[in-house]
Amino acid sequence: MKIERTLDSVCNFSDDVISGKIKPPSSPEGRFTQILSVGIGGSALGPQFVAEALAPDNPPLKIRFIDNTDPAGIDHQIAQLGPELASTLVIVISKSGGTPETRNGLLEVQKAFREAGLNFAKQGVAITQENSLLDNTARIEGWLARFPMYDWVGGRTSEMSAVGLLAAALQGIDIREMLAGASLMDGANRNPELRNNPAALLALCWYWASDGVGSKDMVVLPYKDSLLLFSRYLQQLVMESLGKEFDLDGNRVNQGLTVYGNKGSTDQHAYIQQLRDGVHNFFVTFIEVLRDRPPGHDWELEPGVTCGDYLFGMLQGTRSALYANDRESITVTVQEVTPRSVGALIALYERAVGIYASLININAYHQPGVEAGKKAAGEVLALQKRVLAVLNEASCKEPVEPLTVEEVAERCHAPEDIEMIYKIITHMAANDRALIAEGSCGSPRSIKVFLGECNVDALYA
Ligand SMILES: O=P(O)(O)OC[C@H]1O[C@H](O)[C@H](O)[C@@H](O)[C@@H]1O
Repeated sequence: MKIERTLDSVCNFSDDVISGKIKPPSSPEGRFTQILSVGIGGSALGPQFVAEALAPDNPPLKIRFIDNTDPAGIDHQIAQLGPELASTLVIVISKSGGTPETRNGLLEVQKAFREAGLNFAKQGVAITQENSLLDNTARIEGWLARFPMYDWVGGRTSEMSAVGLLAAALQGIDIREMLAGASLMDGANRNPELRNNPAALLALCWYWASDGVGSKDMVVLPYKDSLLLFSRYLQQLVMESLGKEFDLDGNRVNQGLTVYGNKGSTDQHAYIQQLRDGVHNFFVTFIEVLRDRPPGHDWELEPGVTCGDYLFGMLQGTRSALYANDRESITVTVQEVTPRSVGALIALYERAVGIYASLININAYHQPGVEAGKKAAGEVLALQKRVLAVLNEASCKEPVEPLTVEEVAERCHAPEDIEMIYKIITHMAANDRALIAEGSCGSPRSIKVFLGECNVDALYA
């Protein structure tokens, strides 16, 4: 029920946006023309892959992404939108609703809206779990729409939820076809007979190729430009799911499967030399697409040979050349790149990951390692606040007292963190938030640092 209701509301909302029934308040165009999707990890990779794979040449709304807390990257996206910010639908996606990168992206975009004199709430959409920080913010600020994400849907398997479907529908992609493809694949993967169960076969191939311990890397090579981001999408799906320290019985296993790749035949002119002749630490997955281009557009650029025949020849040739040198490969063949086949591909790999995880007895659906990195990042920012307080105190003296890195570390009572303190100081200096009085950032012992301005309020905070 909930799923159907969400799907209907995604379809109705996107129909209304595309038809102009729902419109931005102050755009001369009178309708939304752009999507700015703010999210990271599972809240970005699926929508990015699907946009690249399936968006038509002239979509009703074009899409851009903010998937990082890189200020220059964010500025670039906003600058590229230019005056079209007024007709941009901002979709903020976060299952937890509290991911710092996504929150920062939102705050930066809201600032850009304020500076352009636009009302963000009338152009903002949230996709998140009910009652998350993001959900509450969107509700209190009265955003244009909110769509739910359910607890039982993991971020990296959320492409077929509102997370992936809303942006896809707004780009004019037939999302019911994507779901139909996923559903067909789901049906096929319920077959208890192994040889007729595609996901089980795929998982067994991975097991066989990597000795069940990830001893070989998975190189994913779609021979189709529109599938370029499939390997990046799979990188999260596979590595975040399977890269685990402990198995389900608590044994230390350090499992995983490394995924990389871009596309063929492009990569044949890059690293495939090593795959053919170098260290044998991988297996390849070719994604073969039979239909070269839409009907009626083909022509022979040499007698009897089309451009697509070359692509076909490159795939088959590479496959044979690798095989001749004992390099294993899997080939996944689809008829053409359509919403249905892309839905099926996503469902295939989601299920293969689940089956492989049970073969190696690990939990595919948590990510404790990511949490460790986030915690450490929080500690760095807390240390930075202490560094700032120490520098401020010294910079408020008359005369100003420039400090060495060692002195800062001592006054922070963190001599063991001296390397991190040096990193913090160089970062602040590069961004004009600290001034180097003496020495150069390249040689840590030489520098003496102070703040350009004394913040008297902070002294007594
Ligand atoms: O959707 P969110 O809650 O913002 O999470 C975004 C991403 O960040 C986390 O750190 C996880 O490692 C990912 O699996 C997740 O997709």
